Amino acid sequence: MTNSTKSALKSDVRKGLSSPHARPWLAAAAQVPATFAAHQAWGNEPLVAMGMTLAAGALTAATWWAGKNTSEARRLHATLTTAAATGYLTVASFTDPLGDSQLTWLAIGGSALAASWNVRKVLRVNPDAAKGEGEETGILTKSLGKAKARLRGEPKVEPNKVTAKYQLAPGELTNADLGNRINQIASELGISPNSIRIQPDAENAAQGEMVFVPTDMLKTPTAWPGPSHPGGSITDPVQPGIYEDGAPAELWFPADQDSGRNATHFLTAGMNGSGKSAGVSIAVAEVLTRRDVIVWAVDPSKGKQTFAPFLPYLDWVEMTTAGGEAMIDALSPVITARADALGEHGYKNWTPDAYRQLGMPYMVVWIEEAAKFFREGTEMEGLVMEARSAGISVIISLQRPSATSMPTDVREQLGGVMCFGVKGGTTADMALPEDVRDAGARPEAWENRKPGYAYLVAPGVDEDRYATPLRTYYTDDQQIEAVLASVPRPAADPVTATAAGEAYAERTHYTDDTTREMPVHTDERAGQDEVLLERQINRDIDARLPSDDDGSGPSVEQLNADPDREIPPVSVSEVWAFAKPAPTPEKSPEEAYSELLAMLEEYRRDGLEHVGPKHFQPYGREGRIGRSRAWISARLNELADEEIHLAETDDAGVYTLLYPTLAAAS
Ligand SMILES: Nc1ncnc2c1ncn2[C@@H]1O[C@H](COP(=O)(O)OP(=O)(O)OP(=O)(O)O)[C@@H](O)[C@H]1O
Repeated sequence: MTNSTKSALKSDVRKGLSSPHARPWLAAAAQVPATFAAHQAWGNEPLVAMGMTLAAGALTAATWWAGKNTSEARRLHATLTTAAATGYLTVASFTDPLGDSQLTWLAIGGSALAASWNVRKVLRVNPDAAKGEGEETGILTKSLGKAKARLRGEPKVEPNKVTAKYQLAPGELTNADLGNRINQIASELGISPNSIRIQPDAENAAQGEMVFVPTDMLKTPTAWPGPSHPGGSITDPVQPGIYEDGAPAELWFPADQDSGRNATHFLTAGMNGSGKSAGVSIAVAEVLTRRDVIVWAVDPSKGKQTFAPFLPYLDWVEMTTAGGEAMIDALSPVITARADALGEHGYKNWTPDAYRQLGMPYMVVWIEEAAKFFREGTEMEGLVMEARSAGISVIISLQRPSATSMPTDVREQLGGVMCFGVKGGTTADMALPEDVRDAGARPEAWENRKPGYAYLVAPGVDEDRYATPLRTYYTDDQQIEAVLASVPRPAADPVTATAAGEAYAERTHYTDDTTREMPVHTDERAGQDEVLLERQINRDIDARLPSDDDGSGPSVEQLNADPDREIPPVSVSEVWAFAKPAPTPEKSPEEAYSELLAMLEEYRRDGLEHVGPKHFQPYGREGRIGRSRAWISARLNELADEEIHLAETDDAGVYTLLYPTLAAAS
C-alpha cells in the first residue's frame, strides 16, 4: 500500500467516523469499553449500582424535559434512546459486560436504535417528510434574515393560491416590516412581488396571513360583460373590472347610512398608457346606466378621444381648458344650491329618496388630465371639500399625484383611489396609503406594461382587497355606445340647472348621430369661444390681484395701464396659494437620499450601533427625508446590500451601522 493510498484511506475513515450518520453507531459501540471499565472499577459495589440506576432515571427524565420545545415524535425517540442506553450501561456494568447475552442485546438493540436515528436524519432532509417537524419555513427564515417568524398551522392550498398564517416575534417584528421584505421574498421564490400580499390581523400587529398567487390570472383581459345594474340606482355597486380570483371589483360613490359608508371622490392615478382613461370609462359607462345620476365631464387634453362614445349621454361636457374652468366655476353655486335644497327637505346626504322627492339626481364630475387645471391655478379645494354633502362625487384623473401636480388639500379629500401602473415607488407611495403599500401593493412593477391593472382603495371596499390586483374590463366605443343608447337618461333638476348659470345653459349639446355634434352655427361657435376666452382672461387677472392680506403683486390698475406690459413671473407660493398655506415641497429622490446619508453620519457621531426605519421618523413630507417609510426602508435595505454604510442583522428592519474603519475592513 503506497503512502498516498494510506493517507487517502485514513482520510476516508476520518470522514466516515465524523459523518453524522456514524455517530449513533459509535455511541452504541462505546458501550463495550464503558461497561467493561465500570465493571472493573465498581462491579462489586452495590451502592454505586444504586447510584447509577438513579442517575440513569434522572438522565431519562431530563431528556424528556429538555425535549419540550421539539416535536412529540423527536421527544419520545430521544427519551427512549436515553433510557435504553443508560439502562444497558447499568445492567452490563454490574453483571458481565462481555457476556454473550449482554453483547447480543447490545448488538441487536444498539443497532436498531442507531439505525432509527439514521432514518430520522435522512427523512429530515426530505422536504415532504420534514413537513410538520418544525414550524419555521425557509421562506420566512431566509427572507427575513433568520428573524423570528413562524407559520401558524398548515398553509391553505387552493388552485393558484396559498394562504399561510404567520406569527412574528412579539416586540421584534411587525406586519409592516414583513411588507417591506416582499421584494426579497418574491426574489427568493422566483415570482413577481405582485404575487405576494400581506393581510395583517387587525387585532394583532404580530400576526396575519401571507397570500401567494404565483400565476397571473389577469394576463388575459376580460371583456366587459355589460352593465351590472342597468336601470338601477347609483347606490348599487359600480363594477369596473375583476380581481385576480375572478370576483368583480366594486366601488360606490354616494354615502350609505345603513353601512356607515361615506360618499367619496376618487383619484385615478397612473402613468401614460397604464389604462386610466379606459378604466374610468368603464366606471362611467356603468354610472350612466343608472336611473338617478347625471355626469359632467371635462378632458382638456384628449377630449373626444376619451369621450366619443359618451358625448350624447353626458349632461355637460367640456373639452378645452377654458370650458373646464367654466364648469369648475359653475360647480361652486351648484354645490350651495343643491346642499340648501337637500337641507331644506331634511336630507343630510343625497339619497335615492331625495331623487324621488326632489327629482335631484346624484352627480359625478369626471375631470381627466386634472394636473393641467392645477398648473393653471384652478382652485378645487372648496369643490372637493363641500361637494359630497351636495350629492356630488368628483373623479380626478392624473398621472402623478405629487404635490407639484395637485394641492395636498385636494389630495386629502379624495377618499377613493384607483391606482394603475405608475413609474417608480415614490409615485406609488403618493398614490396609495402606507398600510396598503406595506400589505404588498406594488403598482410600480406594472408601469404601463400591464394596462388596466389597478388597486382599488375606497370606502365600502373590503380592506383585505386593497392590495389585491384587479384588471379593468376591456371594451370598445361601439359596445359603450350600444349600451348607453339602450338606457334612459335623467335630466338635471331645476335647482342644479339654474345654479349652474349661463355657462351651463350655453353648453354644447351632442346627439348620437354620426357627426356626434349638433350643428352649431359658425358665428355662434365663434361667439362661444370668445366668451370662454374672455372668462379665461378675467380669471387670469383675478389670480394676479393682490389678496386682502398680502398686498403683493400688481394692482388691476397697473395691469390696465399698459396692456403690452409683460406680466411678472408668478412665484411658486402664488401658484400654491389655495385655501391653506403652501405645503412643504416634496424632496427629490436625490435630495432625500443625501439627507438620509447625512442622518446616518449624525448617528455615527452619536455612536449608534444599530439603525432602522424608526430612526428616520417622522416620515413623509413633515420629516427631514421627506419620503414615506416604505421608501426609507427600501433605501436602507439597498445600503445594507452594498455593505458600505450598513450591514444586515438577523432582525429584519434592523441594520448595523458601519463606521468607516469597519466598512473598510469588511
Ligand atoms: N383592461 C385593459 N385590458 C387591456 N388593454 C387595456 C385595458 N385598459 C386599457 N388598455 C389599453 O391600454 C392602452 C392605454 O389605455 P389608456 O389610454 O386608457 O391609458 P391612460 O393611462 O389613460 O393613458 P394616457 O395617460 O396617455 O391618457 C390602450 O391601448 C388601451 O386599449
